[in-house]
Amino acid sequence: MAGKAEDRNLYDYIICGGGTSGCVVAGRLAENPQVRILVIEAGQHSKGLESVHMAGAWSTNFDKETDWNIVTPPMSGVNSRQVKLSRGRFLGGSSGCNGTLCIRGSKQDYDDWGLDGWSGQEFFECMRKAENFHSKPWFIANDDYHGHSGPLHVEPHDLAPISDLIMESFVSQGLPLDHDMFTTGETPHGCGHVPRTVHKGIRTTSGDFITNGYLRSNVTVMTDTTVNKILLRETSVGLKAEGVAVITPEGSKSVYAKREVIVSGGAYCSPAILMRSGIGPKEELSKHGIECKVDLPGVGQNLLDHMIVFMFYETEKPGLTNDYLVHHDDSFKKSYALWKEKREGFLSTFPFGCFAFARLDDRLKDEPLWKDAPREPGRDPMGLTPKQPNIEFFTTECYGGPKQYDQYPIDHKHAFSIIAELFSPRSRGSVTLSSKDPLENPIVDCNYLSDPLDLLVITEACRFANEIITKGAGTKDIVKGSWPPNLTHHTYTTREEWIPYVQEHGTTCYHAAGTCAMGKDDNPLAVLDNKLRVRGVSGLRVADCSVMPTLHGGHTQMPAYGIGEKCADIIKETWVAPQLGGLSKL
Ligand SMILES: Cc1cc2nc3c(=O)[nH]c(=O)nc-3n(C[C@H](O)[C@H](O)[C@H](O)COP(=O)(O)OP(=O)(O)OC[C@H]3O[C@@H](n4cnc5c(N)ncnc54)[C@H](O)[C@@H]3O)c2cc1C
Repeated sequence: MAGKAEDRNLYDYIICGGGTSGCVVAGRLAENPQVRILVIEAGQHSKGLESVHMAGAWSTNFDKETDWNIVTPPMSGVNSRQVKLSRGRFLGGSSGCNGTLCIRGSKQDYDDWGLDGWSGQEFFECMRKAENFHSKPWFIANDDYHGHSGPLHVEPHDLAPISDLIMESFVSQGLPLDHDMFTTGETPHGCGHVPRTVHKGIRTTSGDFITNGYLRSNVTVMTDTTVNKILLRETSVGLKAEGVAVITPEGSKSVYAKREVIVSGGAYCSPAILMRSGIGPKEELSKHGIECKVDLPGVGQNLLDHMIVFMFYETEKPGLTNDYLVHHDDSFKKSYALWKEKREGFLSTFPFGCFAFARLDDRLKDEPLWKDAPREPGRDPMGLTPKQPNIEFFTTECYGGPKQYDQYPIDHKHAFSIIAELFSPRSRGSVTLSSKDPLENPIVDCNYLSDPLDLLVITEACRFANEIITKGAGTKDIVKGSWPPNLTHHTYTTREEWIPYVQEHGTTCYHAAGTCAMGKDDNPLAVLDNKLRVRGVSGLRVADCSVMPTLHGGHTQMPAYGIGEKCADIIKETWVAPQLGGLSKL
């Protein structure tokens, strides 16, 4: 253990990665003033990053030092394309560059994990705890589900006219309106409004759990510092995590933890940190000359993501989409000035519009692959009960998306999109090391669409989405055609027509999960137990989206917040009551 000279490098808890879950763990543990916490973040502090606070600037965080800049290898399921997998690399992590959507999934998603302490009922409480919800007069909130005392400010989004029309189309195509369904997770087939992590024109991030109103003297934040590996010591009762080897701008050093080390590097970087520390699949470690200390074959396996497919349409009717606020003439300059002056306007929020969940039972029932696929009683071939949606639709209120979408409708043209998202994917990818150099990114292979059922469901989702836009009551008369105009998807009628489109356009929803999964004792691929403890090592937990054994039917930021809350609660259970004077029980 650290000697006297290293006392200033000695903390109670060290958190590796100041991202979405990591900052929540830090902020909650720090509520006890006796605890000293160190947060180590590879990127910079986010307080001066306008691109983080101004939600509309999300994409300007990418392709530079504020992004991990991970790119997949060519993947056979998507025409051997490579996909860019951006992740926030600054304090707050991906919560500072995401689409701000709060879609929690359904309770059944978490019940399906089958892990003590993680039932849907319990986990929804964790997500609620993080939240401070601010409703709007027009929004019909289900107040039983919203929190009002967490650091995470959340509010509903005022729709652009195009979204009101798409909502009308959703309803006319059999998806009834339930305003707050993305908070309750109780409606698997319907449309509604998605609350956002934006308030008064400013994005809230997990960084807010340890900065601004929650800045505490017992939390030290070390930015621009990369975690190399966890320092493990052999003790009489087995391996124990005693500290962390880091690379700072001044050079390498070690920091030590009296109690625990928590790895929160996200689903790509947490398995890499474990593997560099000698925890992971033995064969994989030996390829890089890393001594295997704990042979855990599940580390980096089971990579899950939600694939999405954008479909853009052109409308000639002015004033429906928001392109005029960002793509026409000098409108971007004006929108920026408005945000700077009043924290209002296009850039004060994220240009996603309205949303829907759908079950596809009726649409798929005659497909041979669906009919003949094996299934558990009460479940469909994707493993879902009728209470869980197969897919989500979301929409954009102007043209835009990941950087491959660069056909901007300048010249006073207008475009919007509907996006299909596949839930409960069966394809699994992996994270492996490219080398043992901590400054090199891991190899992330999403392996999209390697399972034919995934292709079946997502292509049917696209067919349904296209019907909603081209036949739905609100939009059928305003669609000129596909955007850009050289595309013809607005004319597609069969599912088969969508197959090449999906293979060419399918991309990430940025929902990486599963690579350090929790699981029961008899699961050989379980990396963690239900208390987030790394198997075979004491004093070491993982807390971020990598711990999810399967993906929920939603978006991953609310679970990331919930996992942070849950981790802090679990750790607090190891303390004796503060009023009894201490922390000492472990
Ligand atoms: C572009 C984008 C859009 C998204 N949109 C949405 C959305 O609208 N709604 C939604 O619910 N979800 C969305 N997501 C997903 C969601 O934001 C993430 O799943 C979630 O924030 C991940 O949380 P995490 O704690 O697992 O990881 P992260 O928040 O990524 O945190 C990991 C942190 O660890 C740091 N780190 C990693 N390795 C090291 C190391 N070796 N040393 C030190 N630090 C390290 C990283 O820099 C980062 O700060 C989006 C994500 C992205 C990227």
